[in-house]
Amino acid sequence: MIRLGVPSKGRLMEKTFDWFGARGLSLRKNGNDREYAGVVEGIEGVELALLSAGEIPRELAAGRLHLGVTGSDLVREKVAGWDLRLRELAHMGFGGADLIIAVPQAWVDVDTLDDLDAVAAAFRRTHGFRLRIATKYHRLTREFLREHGVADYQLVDSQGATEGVVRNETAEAIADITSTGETLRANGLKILSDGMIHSSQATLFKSNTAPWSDAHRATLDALEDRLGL
Ligand SMILES: Nc1ncnc2c1ncn2[C@@H]1O[C@H](COP(=O)(O)OP(=O)(O)OP(=O)(O)O)[C@@H](O)[C@H]1O
Ligand SMILES: O=P(O)(O)OC[C@H]1O[C@H](OP(=O)(O)OP(=O)(O)O)[C@H](O)[C@@H]1O
Repeated sequence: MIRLGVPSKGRLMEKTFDWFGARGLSLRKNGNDREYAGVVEGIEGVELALLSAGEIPRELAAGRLHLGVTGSDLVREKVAGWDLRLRELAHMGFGGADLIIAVPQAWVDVDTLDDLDAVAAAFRRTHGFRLRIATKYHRLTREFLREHGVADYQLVDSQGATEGVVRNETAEAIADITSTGETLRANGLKILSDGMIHSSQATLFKSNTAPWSDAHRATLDALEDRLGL
């Protein structure tokens, strides 16, 4: 059997079910709503695992899933060198969100990463510690800032309600997901004009490290046919 992992709850789960449904494959949970196993109808040889969207990248990289649906941001964040271990089979056109760098609206002279870099250097001289950027996306934020020459900062971990940290004075800036921008506005934050780290959407991934027998490959060919890939 090919193991297909999909998000176990919320919008991502429902839209994933709809996406496969529109292509003639019916995904559903087994038994009651609390059970995290499921079935795929419309094709032989595919079994369904319902997992947290945040766990699917690691399961794919470890080869415990052959295929998986999750946000492209989560794969890039959680799997070092993801593109060696996984391959994108389809961008699914939902679950869109942008990972961005935002600073206080009150910083009227700060619009770009260069401005942030200048502020960061001044901040360190004034305060004796580095400007703090709060995020749960440590890998992506570090890589992005390194590529853009911003060095004088420290990351602080924030696993939720990240937009609140500036008001609460536990960080000066954030790197977080936004879709409508409402949460940023409500918390007095603005996106840097060149502060887009990654534009994410739900994506169907294939694991290169999972065991791909001839039978698995034949099933994958049939599945790709059905999905129009
Ligand atoms: N408005 C949004 N807010 C947060 N994430 C969003 C939004 N829109 C799309 N996403 C995407 O949804 C995915 C995160 O989904 P979800 O929060 O269900 O995952 P999770 O981290 O596994 O959650 P949990 O830890 O609560 O199980 C990410 O890929 C993210 O980019
Ligand atoms: O741009 P917007 O439409 O306002 O959406 C963005 C917000 O939604 C997400 O939070 P979520 O409630 O999913 O949980 P989180 O705080 O755990 O990330 C995200 O982290 C932002 O806080």
